[in-house]
Amino acid sequence: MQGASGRLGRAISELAGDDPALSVRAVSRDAGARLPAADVLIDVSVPDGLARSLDIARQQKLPLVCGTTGLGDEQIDALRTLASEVPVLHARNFSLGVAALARAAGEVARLLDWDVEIVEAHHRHKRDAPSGTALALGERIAEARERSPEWSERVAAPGPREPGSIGMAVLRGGSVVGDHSIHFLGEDERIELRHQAEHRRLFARGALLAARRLIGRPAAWYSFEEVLWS
Ligand SMILES: NC(=O)C1=CN([C@@H]2O[C@H](COP(=O)(O)OP(=O)(O)OC[C@H]3O[C@@H](n4cnc5c(N)ncnc54)[C@H](OP(=O)(O)O)[C@@H]3O)[C@@H](O)[C@H]2O)C=CC1
Ligand SMILES: O=C(O)C1=N[C@H](C(=O)O)C[C@H](O)C1
Repeated sequence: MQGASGRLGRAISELAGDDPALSVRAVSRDAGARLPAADVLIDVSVPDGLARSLDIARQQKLPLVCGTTGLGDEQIDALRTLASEVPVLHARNFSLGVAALARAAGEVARLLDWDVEIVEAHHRHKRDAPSGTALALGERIAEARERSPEWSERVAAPGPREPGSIGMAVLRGGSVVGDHSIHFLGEDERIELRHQAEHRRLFARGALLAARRLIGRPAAWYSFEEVLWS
């Protein structure tokens, strides 16, 4: 695993420690691109760590589960390129609840052309904003409406609402594990879909599930939903 010393990495190691069939080895930052024998590589680090994970997965022909957020377009392209050689799964959220929320949000967005605003809150240490999950939910809504994603930063954008844009608002502070609310705002009525992560081990559970289910699959690009429900 790359990012083993981080908050999520530690939660994954702790959970894996309860299962005698699993052993987690940390990729050291000084170890170059070699990893002790493994069945799958998990990356929960920072965008700068991705290149090393790509090298390791490519050289050792390992399935790659990437949970790191804040990746740039070129990094996503590089992950997609790797998927022609090994199985690759990039999940910006390993929660089963968020996976279900994304489906529900797509369905509401298809049925109702209402304004959409997404509000997310995370702990004070989080580096990227908006969260990967908020962006993924926004993409799902845009896709359901057959539009390109177009965000606006509600907090810093006074004046009338830009029609069709999806507002993103970000809160940072305390120890919030992860909170996402999607507001669908119509005439005289509104819907709020909300997910609250209560403990980081829920992401660890999802990451280990994804890792287990990726082993033995053919090289391809996989979504978290796909390995969960198809
Ligand atoms: N998909 C999901 O469900 C979830 C995804 N995440 C994402 O996972 C990532 C990690 O989150 P979190 O654990 O909170 O973050 P932390 O800051 O706690 O951990 C970051 C990890 O990355 C390592 N790291 C830092 N710089 C580099 C580098 N240049 N190369 C390689 N490794 C590096 C750190 O090592 P060191 O200790 O040596 O600095 C540490 O192990 C984030 O992108 C976050 O958004 C988080 C929760 C859920
Ligand atoms: O950094 C975090 O903590 C989290 N990051 C992910 C994101 O950016 O969406 C998932 C989760 O919300 C926690």
